Amino acid sequence: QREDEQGEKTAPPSHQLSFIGARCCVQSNKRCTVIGGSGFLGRHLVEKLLERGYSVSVFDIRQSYELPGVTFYQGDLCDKRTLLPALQDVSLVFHCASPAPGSDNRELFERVNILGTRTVIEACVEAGVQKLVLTSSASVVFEGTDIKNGREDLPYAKKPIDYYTQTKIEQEKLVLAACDTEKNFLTVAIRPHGIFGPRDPQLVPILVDTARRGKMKFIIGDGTNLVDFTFVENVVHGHILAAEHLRPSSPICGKPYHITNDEPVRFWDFMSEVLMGLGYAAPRYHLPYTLVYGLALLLWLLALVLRPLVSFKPTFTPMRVALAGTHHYYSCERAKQDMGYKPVIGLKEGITLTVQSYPHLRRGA
Ligand SMILES: NC(=O)c1ccc[n+]([C@@H]2O[C@H](COP(=O)([O-])OP(=O)(O)OC[C@H]3O[C@@H](n4cnc5c(N)ncnc54)[C@H](O)[C@@H]3O)[C@@H](O)[C@H]2O)c1
Ligand SMILES: CC(C)CCC[C@@H](C)[C@H]1CC[C@H]2C3=C(CC[C@]12C)[C@@]1(C)CC[C@H](O)[C@@H](C(=O)O)[C@@H]1CC3
Repeated sequence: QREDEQGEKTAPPSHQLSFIGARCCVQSNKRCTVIGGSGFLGRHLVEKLLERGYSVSVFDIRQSYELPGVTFYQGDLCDKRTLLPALQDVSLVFHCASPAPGSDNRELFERVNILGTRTVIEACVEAGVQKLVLTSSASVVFEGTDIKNGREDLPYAKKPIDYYTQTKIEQEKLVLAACDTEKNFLTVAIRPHGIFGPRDPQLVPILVDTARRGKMKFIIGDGTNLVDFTFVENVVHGHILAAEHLRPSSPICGKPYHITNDEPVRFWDFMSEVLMGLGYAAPRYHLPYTLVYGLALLLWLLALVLRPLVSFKPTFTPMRVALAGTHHYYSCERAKQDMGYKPVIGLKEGITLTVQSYPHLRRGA
């Protein structure tokens, strides 16, 4: 392999041109694979990459859609043999696969987020991939207490609030530690927070489901806590900027970056706006935070003890209550400085686009 003017390895001339669907002449450094590309964020990322002239492959345990020009590889990322073919002749990999945060399955989180990420790194190195962009989470520093304008130098949570967070911390550490400029394997981690937008499978659907069951009448705490919610297109923008700034001399190598809408909003104002936009009533009655958190903890313990006999999933988990009743917003100054990040869609517009995209979740639909 040769090096281009940015110090990036380029594939031999026979690989420099490729015909993908109707597009042609895709440079080898614009060939990428999105691991987790069937998911909410992954699919938005795939669509934007195609728009920007990248040639895209998707590796995922499931195939949720078809798109002209996208090659799908189906498999478990923990299995290197199935993963390797999806990384051939690719210079850039985005890793945004993870089990759903709502699951309480410790074994699954450890296997996919920790062992699986180790496998992803090994496979990338083996296949000669030069850049790995990880989707981490701002929650890696969240312990259930207030974070106001948190910067990336906050320590990782010592007492992660759930298995999802615990394994996202280990995953991020693995990816950042693997950054090796000597070997020209460069890594970076993007830490989004509260992603929302069209096709989101959790935030809006869970909110609407809770409202339909008559449980969205209460505000947890005094309702003034500020939070970041990030429109999916801004998260995608942050990922692509990171990939395009990742070069051996760049300050972003081996570092984490918060990517948010940079518009902290009251948690309950955001929830109310989405609910009212879809025709539901906004929550009105206040409940003390400590009471609701205590109850959620009790329910979680009960669910754990009774698991062998009955299985039930409480709506108000300790994690959700903590997120609903505390401040958690983050500074994206570092992303602005190092890669010129600026949100492309404002919060208000993001909420409108999101609400419009869920006609089937409207009240009475
Ligand atoms: N949604 C949010 O608010 C949010 C916020 C911060 C960070 N993140 C991170 O963003 C990433 C994407 O999240 P999302 O909301 O799009 O989730 P998602 O569930 O929609 O997508 C995850 C994808 O990973 C795939 N996957 C899971 N296990 C796999 C395995 N073993 N092998 C291959 N593929 C597998 C799933 O099939 C799915 O398509 C995750 O890493 C998540 O931790 C999400
Ligand atoms: C039942 C109500 C009290 C709340 C209903 C809405 C919640 C389902 C969402 C509100 C904030 C969301 C959120 C996540 C999941 C869905 C909510 C709890 C994450 C935990 C998903 C995983 C991400 O990595 C977290 C992040 O750091 O961005 C999310 C934080 C916000």
